[in-house]
Amino acid sequence: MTRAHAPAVPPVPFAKGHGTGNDFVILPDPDGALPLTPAAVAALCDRRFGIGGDGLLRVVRSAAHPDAAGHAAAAPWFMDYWNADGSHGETCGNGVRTFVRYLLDSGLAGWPADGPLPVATRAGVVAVRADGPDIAVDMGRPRHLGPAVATVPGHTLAGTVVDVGNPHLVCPLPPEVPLADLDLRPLPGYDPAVFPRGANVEFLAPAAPVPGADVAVRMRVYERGVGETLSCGSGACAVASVALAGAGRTDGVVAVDLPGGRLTMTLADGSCWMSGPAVIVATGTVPLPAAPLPA
Ligand SMILES: N[C@@H](CCC[C@H](N)C(=O)O)C(=O)O
Repeated sequence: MTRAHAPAVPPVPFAKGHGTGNDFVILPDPDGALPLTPAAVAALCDRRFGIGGDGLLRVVRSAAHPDAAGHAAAAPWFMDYWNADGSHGETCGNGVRTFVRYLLDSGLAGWPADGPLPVATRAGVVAVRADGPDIAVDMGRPRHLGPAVATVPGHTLAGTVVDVGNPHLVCPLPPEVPLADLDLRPLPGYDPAVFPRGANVEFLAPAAPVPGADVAVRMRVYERGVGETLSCGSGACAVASVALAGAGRTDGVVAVDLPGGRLTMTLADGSCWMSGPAVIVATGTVPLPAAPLPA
């Protein structure tokens, strides 16, 4: 069956980038003029029929977007983040780092001489800085909100509810459950009363010691609105915070190894700085998919 579509608007510029394999379609739209819809986002993020991505980052001036206009004085640029299914997430750690790489590469922004670069998100303004060749973002101190349980095929796992601006459920694995064996194809089960807006669900296991890190862990994640991804920055903040708590600490450096690479987390002084690579891999133009016409 074919679906009727309104005519697509003329091709628009895009870029494709990723942070530790968490990949994004990037749409520059400084004036907030693109008629972006959930259906268009899902079509662009489709890995077979679109460009493909875990999410989409619209690059828009804060002053030009109703969700960020209040931040315009503090942060000129707004990361309008969308999950691959067309839903919004409040924030995205790898997304912010990739967003800033795009701002730098495209010349839309440079590093301020006097401090970090502020970026507006739906969870507030975050500070971003260079870390050698990498990009680091302060996601703010994760808040632990109590215990909860996740279910995956064959396992019921105890965890901690963590707020990083977006919702997370972090489950340290018991020694008899190998991280690699978890089946993360279906959505993990959790109590919808605890997570009325859904949850990103992380699983962590110890890793071999890493020089310079107080704690080292491995993690996998099932992201809300996406599925299993190779990396999740806000999830790595939540995991680092829970891993430190498990070691009897609140502050320290945590090496988090994800399927897409390593993120280095530094928790101190009310901050959670997350550092790692962020790259732009392609640019081009794409017709913006139009919304299907009503049946
Ligand atoms: N991959 C992101 C998180 C993206 C948002 C998440 N799926 C949600 O819905 O909260 C990250 O790097 O933080």
